[in-house]
Formats: sequence, C-alpha cells, structure tokens
Amino acid sequence: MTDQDFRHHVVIIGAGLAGLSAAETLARHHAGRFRITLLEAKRSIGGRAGSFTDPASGETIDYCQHVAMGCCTNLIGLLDRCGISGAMKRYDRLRFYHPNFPASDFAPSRYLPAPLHLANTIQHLRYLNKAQRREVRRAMLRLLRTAEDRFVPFTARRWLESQGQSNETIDKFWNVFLASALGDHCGHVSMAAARKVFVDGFAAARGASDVLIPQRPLSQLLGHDLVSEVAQLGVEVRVQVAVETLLAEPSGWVGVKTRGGEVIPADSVISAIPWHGVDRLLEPHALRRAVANRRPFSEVPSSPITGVHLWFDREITSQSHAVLVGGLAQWIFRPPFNQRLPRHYYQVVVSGVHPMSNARRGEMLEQILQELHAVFPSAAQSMLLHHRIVTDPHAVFSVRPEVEAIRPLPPCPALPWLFLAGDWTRTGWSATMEGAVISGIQAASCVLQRIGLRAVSPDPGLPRGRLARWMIR
Ligand SMILES: Cc1cc2nc3c(=O)[nH]c(=O)nc-3n(C[C@H](O)[C@H](O)[C@H](O)COP(=O)(O)OP(=O)(O)OC[C@H]3O[C@@H](n4cnc5c(N)ncnc54)[C@H](O)[C@@H]3O)c2cc1C
Repeated sequence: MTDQDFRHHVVIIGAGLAGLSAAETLARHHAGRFRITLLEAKRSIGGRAGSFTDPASGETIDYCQHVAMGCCTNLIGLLDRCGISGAMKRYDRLRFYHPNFPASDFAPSRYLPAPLHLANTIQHLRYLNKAQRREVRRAMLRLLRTAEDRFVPFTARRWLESQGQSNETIDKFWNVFLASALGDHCGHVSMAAARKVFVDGFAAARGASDVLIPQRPLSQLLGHDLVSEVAQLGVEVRVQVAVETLLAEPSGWVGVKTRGGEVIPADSVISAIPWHGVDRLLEPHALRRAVANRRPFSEVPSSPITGVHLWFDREITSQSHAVLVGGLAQWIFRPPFNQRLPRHYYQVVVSGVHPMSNARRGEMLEQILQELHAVFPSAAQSMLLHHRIVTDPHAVFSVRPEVEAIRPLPPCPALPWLFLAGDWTRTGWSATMEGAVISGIQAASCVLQRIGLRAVSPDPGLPRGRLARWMIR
C-alpha cells in the first residue's frame, strides 16, 4: 500500500475557475489529507475564461474580454494567493460614450463615505437630461432602501417601470449597467440580481466599482499561471479527459467514467461544469432517480455574449476600455498585449443579442462600425483590416426571476459524495468569475466537512461602513 491509498480522493470535473478554485481551496488548506485529480475535457484550462489563436494573425486573443470589479474579493483573493493579481490592472473611473453627447466620466469620490461617494456620478452622465437624472436618483434611493427579498418576483424592467422610470431612462442608464454586468437585458433579468449589481458593485463600499482588466491573455493568466500554481500545490491536472458519466454502486463505491472508457475511482466528486452539461453526467438511472424531484438543470436559460474582434490600420481611440451607450455595442476594449503595430486591435462586446445567421453577423459588424465612427472621429478615416465575430450562445445563464429556485447549493442530500460547483450554482452572484470562484470554495468546503474537517467560507466581500449599513437595507 502507498501513502496515497489513505488520502481522500477528490475528482473534480471541469477546470474552469470553479474547478480551479475548488482544487486550490482543498490543496491549500489540507494538502496532506487529499489526493486531488482535476479533469478537463478540452486541451486548455480556464473554460469560458479562455483564449484562441486567430488563424489570420497568429495572435492569442481572448474569446471575449473579461472584466472583474473591486467587489470581486474572492477572485482577487485567489489570484493574490497564487501570486498573479498583479496581472489585473485596476481603474477607478469609467468613460461613457454616446454618439450625440460629449464623453462622460463616471468617477466615484475617493473621499466621501459609501454610498455618498456616488452622489455626483449620475450628474456627470451628460447623455441623461435633468429629468432622467432625477428619475435615476429616486429609483436608486428606493433600491437601496428596499430589502432584497421584496424584489424576488420582478424582472428589473418591471420593477423599474413601477418606479416611474421611462423607457428611455431604462435603456440609457439601467440597461447599460445591467446588460454588461448580468449578460442579459432588463426585461429578462431579475430585479434581485440587478439590486446586487448596484448595491455590492457600486453603493456598498468605496472601490467596489473599480474595474480590473487582465493585462495578459486569459489563456496565460488562468490557463498557465493559475493552473501551474494549483499543480504546485499537488493537484494532478489532466487535460483532454472528458467525463462521460458518474458511477455509483450499491456497495458505496463511486467514480467517474471518461469518454475514453477509463474508470477513475473517487471518494468525493465535484462537478464544476456548466448547467447545460450536468444532466448528462447524471444519466445512469440510479443517479437520476436519486435526484428525481429536482427540475432539470438544463432548464436554466442561457444568454449569449459576442466578442467582435476588429483590427484597424490606425488607432481609433487611446482609451484602454470604455462603455458605449445608445447602440448595439456595449463596451470597447484595447488589450495592451494584442497591439502588434501597425495593426491596432480592439474588441467590442455585445451581451444578450444572438447574431444567428451570417447575414445577421454582417449586419452586426456594419452597425458596430457605424457606431464607432459616430463616437471616435478617427474611426471614420480608419480601414478595417481584419475582423472576427465570436459568439458563445451559452456564455452565461440568464438570471431570470424563476432561475434562483433551480440553482443548487451544495451539498446534494441525495448523493453525499457529489458536490456541484460552477458559476450557475447558488452563490448569490450572477454568472461571473467571482461566482465561479465562490462556488468552488463552497463545494470544497462541503468535502472538508464530509470528512470531519473545519469548513471554509467564501470571503464576505468589501466591508460596509456605518453609513452604508444604515442606508442600505
Ligand atoms: C463571452 C463571455 C464573456 C464573459 N465576460 C465576463 C466578465 O467580463 N466578467 C466576469 O466576471 N465573467 C464573465 N463571463 C463569465 C465567466 O467566464 C464565467 O462565469 C466563469 O468563467 C465560469 O466558470 P466555471 O468554472 O463555472 O465554468 P466554465 O468556465 O464553463 O468551466 C467549465 C469547464 O468544464 C469543462 N467541462 C465541461 N464538461 C466536461 C466534462 N464532461 N468533462 C470534463 N470537463 C468538462 C469545460 O471544458 C470547462 O473548461 C463571461 C463569459 C463569457 C462566455
């Protein structure tokens, strides 16, 4: 017998941020007690937060720009512990462009206590008129003063309409923040999720709304640096090993079977794959019966996000990132690591819109170019050298009001050896890197408790000052 035989073997399926976070939590806290195997179906690590090699340019491009916020304390903590948080650059202001108005800067005060630090920000959004700014302030105050459970049945649009917000104010203000933070539109997303964006992401603490942008491709940051650190902690990482099914015998033996036919025994299994794949893993009848009373996870609706990758012959803006208002394009980014002069690379992000057909993609490109011409004068003189449109139809789950009831929270009482992780499980967050990291910590914590070790908890977030605690219900 080897030492290994005495360790609790945890098989983690899926090496996105959730799987990496679960592996890191177990290995860092109790390396000696666990043998940890992380299985990834693809050749690369990082899941949806990944990159591809553009065949025309040979450059490593992120499928879609990923942005974190100052309130993402669990993601920042994970990157910190792994010595790579320096690869995220922090910005404390955001620039908004609307085709018909001068640019506006959203810059919360660094001195006033939260939530007063936001007091002047709305006033500086020049594309809103006075009446619209008043509307926004009124609803924002109501939002802060209303407890989260009061929002549960409402979509964001319905609640905002009930607060007297006009369609224009919803589209020009609320939807601008919500579509990019939640990956879907006001008419779909729940008001509870919307409240979290504005409370935790802006109002609750200074620095919460800081924007953190990776300075290296995600395939290096997560797919190399983060996973190397996790491997250093003793985790066995195997790529191109797709798990086909979970196995459980009446004797109590459990394991997983890969698509290649390999059977890997386990003491505990953490599934860290997305919602649309989990039902397939539970295929064996006994497992399905064990969780028969639940609604299929595949019922959780997805929302698409499109990255429009553009290479111009000249600089169209020197901004590293900006928010675009009043059109189809929602954000523009200029990643520093993709600038191979004389070509200038930009990425435009569009959430919640599916360009189904090639014709629709052509229209999307045309419209986005027109919008860029309208806000960046030098874009009109530029020539588009190359482009690529990448849509992930399952980019995020859509945080509709009915979805919260389907999102599972580990442990799963029916199967004491199986723990579900992934951004889509019940983390209190929408589909974000932060949610994925929290889910990994939650699942790892359940494994710790299963063998009698002390649970670990996700970081509770930025501390709220006295005024924020008093003003925010
Ligand atoms: C276009 C786009 C833009 C986004 N923008 C942002 C953003 O700006 N900020 C932000 O915070 N979040 C953003 N997100 C969301 C963020 O990427 C996800 O919330 C997060 O990466 C999810 O991590 P995860 O580990 O839960 O799932 P995933 O990243 O999906 O990881 C699951 C892993 O499991 C693997 N897998 C699946 N099935 C199997 C199997 N049978 N066997 C073995 N392995 C399997 C997959 O290959 C994958 O690697 C964006 C997502 C997309 C797609």
